[in-house]
Amino acid sequence: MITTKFALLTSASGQNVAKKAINQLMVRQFTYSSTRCQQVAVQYFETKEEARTDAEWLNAKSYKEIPGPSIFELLQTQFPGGALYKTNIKEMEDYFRKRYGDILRFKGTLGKIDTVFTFNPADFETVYRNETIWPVRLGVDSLTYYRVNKRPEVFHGVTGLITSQGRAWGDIRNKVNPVMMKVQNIRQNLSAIDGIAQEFIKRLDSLLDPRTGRLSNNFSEEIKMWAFESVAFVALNTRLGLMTREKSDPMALKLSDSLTTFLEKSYNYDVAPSFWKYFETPGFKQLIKAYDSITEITTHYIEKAMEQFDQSAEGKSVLEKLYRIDKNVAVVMAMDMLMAGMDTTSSALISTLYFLSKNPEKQEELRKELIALLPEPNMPLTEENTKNMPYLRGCIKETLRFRPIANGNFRIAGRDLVLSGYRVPKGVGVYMATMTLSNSDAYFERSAEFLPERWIKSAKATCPVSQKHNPFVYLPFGFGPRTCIGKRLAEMELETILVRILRNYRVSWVGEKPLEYINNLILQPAGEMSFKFEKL
Ligand code: HEM
Repeated sequence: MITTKFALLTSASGQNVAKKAINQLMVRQFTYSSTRCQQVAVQYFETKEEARTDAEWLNAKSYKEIPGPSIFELLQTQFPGGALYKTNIKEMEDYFRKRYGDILRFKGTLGKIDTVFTFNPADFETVYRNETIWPVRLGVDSLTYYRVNKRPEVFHGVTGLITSQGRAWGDIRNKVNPVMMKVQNIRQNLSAIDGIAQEFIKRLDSLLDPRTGRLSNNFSEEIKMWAFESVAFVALNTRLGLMTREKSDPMALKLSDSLTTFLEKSYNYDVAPSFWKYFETPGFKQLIKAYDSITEITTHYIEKAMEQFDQSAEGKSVLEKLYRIDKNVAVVMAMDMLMAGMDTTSSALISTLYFLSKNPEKQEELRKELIALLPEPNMPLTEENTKNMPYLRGCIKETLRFRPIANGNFRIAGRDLVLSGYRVPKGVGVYMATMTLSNSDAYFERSAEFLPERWIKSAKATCPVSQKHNPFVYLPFGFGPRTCIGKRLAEMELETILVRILRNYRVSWVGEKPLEYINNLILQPAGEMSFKFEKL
């Protein structure tokens, strides 16, 4: 019965039914969303503060005055025939910014809280500076639901960094920080990560057509497998063998497929308005199936890895160190690393190669640095020789300015805030649209040009643009206590693979069209990968 209703909503002939359903939902929503933000505040922020009576708060315009679409307008744009049907976050940002300006409010729909979108970096600073010790970033409700409601026997109430909030999140993060944020713990994996990068080069050599320099396989799939192999080595203390695909474990391939399904489907259920909180749709069931397979396969690998743990008190690998601190945290963290660490790093790598291909003079400048670093291309990467790579780091930073992994970041206001002159009560969601600003001349001079020099202190005298920028406009790994836990690993992986690729090949872009992106939960390169590789 419920499934039939949903089918009607999505068919063209069901438009009237859809309108009726939207109206019914709106009545429900108005009552729901008015109390929901307060409930969220109570749920996540334990501290109670006095009501603000300062001049800034008293003089600000009221929350209700923030412009924005009605629930009806929002839902109408998202359903078949609507202006934003099957579009992405960036298109949604642009569409509503054009209509309502640099701050706008979305009333909570279909089980979501109110969210304010802001394009003002002064607001970003206010949000981050007031985020309390347990910043709340919602986003993957479906995963929380899965871990809490569907598989409590696996997760034992420890739902992981991506999904948990408040004190529960703080408890996990306190255990994971000393392991994952300590440079030494991550850098000890350098030679293994470099080994994977060298295997990737061998695989690339074997897949390239020497006449055309083109790849017979899907390049983004190859890069994904590199990223997966690298993050899995740290998360599971296991080599999955994906660089020699034909010999790799079928379970590993199934795991990577399930991770891709998670990223593809999660946008529909966790970002776009969806009915899953009222009934499980067939697509939602597929997402749950993907979560099941991620859970089963990761657990299998962890159990295998445990057999190899040595008896030393501290433990050697990241997994072992976490396991000795807290078994449940180690299990869920391994899953979170895989879920957050495959497509992010692979997307950043493809984007960096693309910008270096489109800017051959920058690529040559980088190669000079790499040749000085590794006079022979097969020399190993070490702690010592990877210390000084300013141009490479500038190229990665500049890529993440152009094409960060996400369009923006999200927090729930941890206190009553004044944003762009409006009162925003504690408990309201705030989305900070950073990518639009980091691609604007108002915040980065000559923003449409790929200029790694803007990040290199020693290039100050010769750098064509000012190196000063508002730090809140450029935050590719987030900010504060909730910042990306995989930052150090991602940087090491990216640096290593870029050294190996660019020390071995000259890379160019032979496509007529620029690199395309799909923009769902994260921003991912898509479509034809028109790279050409010439062996040096
Ligand atoms: C270029 C690669 C990457 C980028 C640009 C990136 C970016 C981000 C951003 C923007 C956030 C949100 C931070 C915030 O809310 O302030 C985040 C969170 C997170 N990232 Fe990454 N990430 C990358 C790679 C990785 C990798 C390799 C891992 C796995 C080890 C990882 C694991 C996580 C986790 C678990 C969180 C949630 C942290 C928490 O809520 O406490 N990320 N990442």
